[in-house]
Amino acid sequence: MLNDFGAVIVAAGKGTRMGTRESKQYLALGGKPIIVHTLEVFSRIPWLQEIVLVTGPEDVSRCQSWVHEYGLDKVSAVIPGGSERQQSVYQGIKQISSEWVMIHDGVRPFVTLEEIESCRDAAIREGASVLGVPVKDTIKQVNGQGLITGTPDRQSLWAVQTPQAFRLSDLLSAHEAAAKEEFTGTDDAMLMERAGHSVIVVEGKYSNIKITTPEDLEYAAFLQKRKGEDKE
Ligand SMILES: Nc1ccn([C@@H]2O[C@H](COP(=O)(O)OP(=O)(O)OP(=O)(O)O)[C@@H](O)[C@H]2O)c(=O)n1
Ligand SMILES: C[C@](O)(CO)[C@H](O)COP(=O)(O)O
Repeated sequence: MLNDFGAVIVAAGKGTRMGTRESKQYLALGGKPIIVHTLEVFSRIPWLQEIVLVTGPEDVSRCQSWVHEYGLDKVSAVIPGGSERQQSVYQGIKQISSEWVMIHDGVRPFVTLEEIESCRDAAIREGASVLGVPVKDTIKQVNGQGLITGTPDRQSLWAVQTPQAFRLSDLLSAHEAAAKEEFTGTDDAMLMERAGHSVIVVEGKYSNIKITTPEDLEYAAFLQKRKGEDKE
């Protein structure tokens, strides 16, 4: 099929910054694990062919149970990830058979269909895309002694999010090149940039938060409640 898309949802992290015993992607939000909320958004997309869920090796079985319990039929595989996000993504993309792939963090459950479709359209148009928002604060570069060494022009600074969308073959090559050079990046666009690809940023929403630290859970509860009220 022309321009067919798959998605890799990465959820193999340990959530060190959250500091909970249970990894943050499995914490309950409105009565369901956070990862289930994220999978539900992608499962409802009519044009999406397949979803690969990447989890911790010890969590594959309970995630498979949730896939059945919540009727997440588009999930084609639940597989174990690696010790770094980059390794988890690589394991996931090796399972994709679509021409295009979207990578999404399992802990960004508030992404909307509208944002996902903007990201998809921009990738088809430009070759590769990421969602992002302009930064609101003034950002400083600071050295090891706490001294400010620079103030980048805020006009050029964006906080990038997921999904990030790529042609599968380009992303596989970019990951393989990074692994060969022992380079680890914090997102997939970085690997594509290193491999010489242009990546376009599509303006998303500030509400597409990555649940990272305990205060994010309070905001997530607020966003979840608001989402429920919007449906009523
Ligand atoms: N080895 C890893 C590390 C991260 N992730 C996933 O990548 C996403 C973004 O990562 P982050 O928020 O940093 O999650 P953690 O690595 O779990 O958090 P921390 O850095 O605080 O330990 C999360 O959905 C996380 O589960 C992953 O699949 N495999
Ligand atoms: C991919 C990402 O969510 C974009 O904001 C982010 O870079 C993940 O980084 P983290 O270091 O794993 O939080």
